[in-house]
Amino acid sequence: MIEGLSLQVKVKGRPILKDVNFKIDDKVLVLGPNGSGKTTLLRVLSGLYKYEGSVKLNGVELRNISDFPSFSSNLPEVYHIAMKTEDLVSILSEIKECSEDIFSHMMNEAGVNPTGRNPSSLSLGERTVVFTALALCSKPEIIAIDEPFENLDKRRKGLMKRWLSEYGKEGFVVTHEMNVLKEFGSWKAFLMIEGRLYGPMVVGDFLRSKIVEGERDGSVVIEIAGKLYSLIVSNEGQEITDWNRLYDLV
Ligand SMILES: Nc1ncnc2c1ncn2[C@@H]1O[C@H](COP(=O)(O)OP(=O)(O)OP(=O)(O)O)[C@@H](O)[C@H]1O
Repeated sequence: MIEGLSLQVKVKGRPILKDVNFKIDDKVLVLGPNGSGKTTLLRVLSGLYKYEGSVKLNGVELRNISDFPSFSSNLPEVYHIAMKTEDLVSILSEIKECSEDIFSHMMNEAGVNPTGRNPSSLSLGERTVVFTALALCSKPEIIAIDEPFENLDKRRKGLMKRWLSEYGKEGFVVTHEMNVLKEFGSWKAFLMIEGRLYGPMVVGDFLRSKIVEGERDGSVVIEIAGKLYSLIVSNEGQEITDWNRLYDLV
């Protein structure tokens, strides 16, 4: 169980997450435009940012946890503990039971050979594959995965979808890629907009939704630039085809 209550984060004095609340016990997507705070939420869960309010992993306040081996993230900043990928796998196999066999099987499936390479020296798509496999090779219970489809071709996007379905019992998967959403129709998604988290709503319902002005009963109501909008299943309103065009729609 992952719970956030009145979670607030300031970076260099600027509020980035504002009164964020959630309670999840399965895997959910986090969607939203650039700069809305999605990665910040994952950084908080990874213990990289201080926060106000509360975040609990399995009932224990995150700021009181020094080691949580069943949590994994693919954020690159978590993997500055070694230069070469095989050394990272070896360290992870000691500290959180990453299986070297699972990692090399994942590399074979993805057709990526990172041996002898620092993940940061890989191509952008290879890097996405390697950091996400590093996060998942320990079969974590809780995952915090950032943009796992970024720079991947169609085959590897399909493979990534399978990995994300197979690994991790609960957690957040951040993506801004609308074209993969139909593959996650039965998952739930939160929306992050201007540092506020909305939802969750079922991805399939979200894909059928349009955005209209004002507050509508029974819908997810979001605030954009100080005005309220609702997500409703309807013929009226604007279809959201690209999160980064949200501000063009309203
Ligand atoms: N270390 C930092 N210093 C200054 N500003 C920061 C820092 N980290 C994050 N921010 C700011 O916080 C806001 C939220 O950033 P975040 O990376 O969480 O957004 P995001 O929703 O993941 O965006 P994207 O989809 O573009 O990755 C942005 O305006 C970003 O510039």
